[in-house]
Amino acid sequence: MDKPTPRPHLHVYDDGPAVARAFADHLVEKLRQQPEGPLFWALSGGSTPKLLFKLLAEEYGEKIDWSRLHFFWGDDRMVPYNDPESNYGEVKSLLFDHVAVVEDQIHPVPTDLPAEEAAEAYAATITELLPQNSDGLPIFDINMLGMGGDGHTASIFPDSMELLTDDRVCAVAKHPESGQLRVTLTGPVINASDEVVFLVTGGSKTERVAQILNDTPEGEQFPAAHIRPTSGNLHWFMDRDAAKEVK
Ligand SMILES: O=C(O)[C@H](O)[C@@H](O)[C@H](O)[C@H](O)COP(=O)(O)O
Repeated sequence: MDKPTPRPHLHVYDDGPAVARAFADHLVEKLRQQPEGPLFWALSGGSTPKLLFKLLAEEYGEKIDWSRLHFFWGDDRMVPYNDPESNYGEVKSLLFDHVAVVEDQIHPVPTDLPAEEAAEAYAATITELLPQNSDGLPIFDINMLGMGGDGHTASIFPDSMELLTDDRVCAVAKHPESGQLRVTLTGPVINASDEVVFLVTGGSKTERVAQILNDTPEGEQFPAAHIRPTSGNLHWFMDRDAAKEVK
């Protein structure tokens, strides 16, 4: 029989900047609790992470031992790194250019390759560098995620639910409206993370968040509802607007 899934830990703050600050403090605390060794962090795109990267650069340059952090992406768009759509490019300009990160520990999706090759190459990099669980899946220490208004997370969209059970580490995804190609971690890899943290803000997410976190049957059609790490360490950091209808 399956073990019952533990409830996610819900954290609600006033607004986006407060959510970003709470995550930054969470990261500091995590590094304090695990005082040695690398911390493998999967980053995401999205509006709240943008606030987070800026805040980290402005106020956490000295509070974090950057040499312990190894950076990966839960998903990225198949565009050059200097394109405004690049999740890596965004973190570079907002954060990496301003703090003492170790260049060799930054691992963006190789978006100069054709999409399928990029997904395979990225999976190989992750498999080589990360510790693995007993199922051979890589273990991220923190997997930071957003949720789109359509319930997608990373680049797993509602029209590609099969990526939630795909047995590869990474796969190619297509944005359902724009057709933009992306590389994304698959569901089993996200769920093998030691900790998953959603950052979700804004009134446009209220209904979706409630459907998912109130365990409604409709919630099940959204990829974000299927992120339930086996570690049980699932956190949703939200602002008041996003969390308004959570019971
Ligand atoms: O690159 C991406 O598109 C993301 O990684 C994506 O999954 C994002 O996190 C959500 O779309 C939420 O984005 P917002 O926080 O901007 O709503």
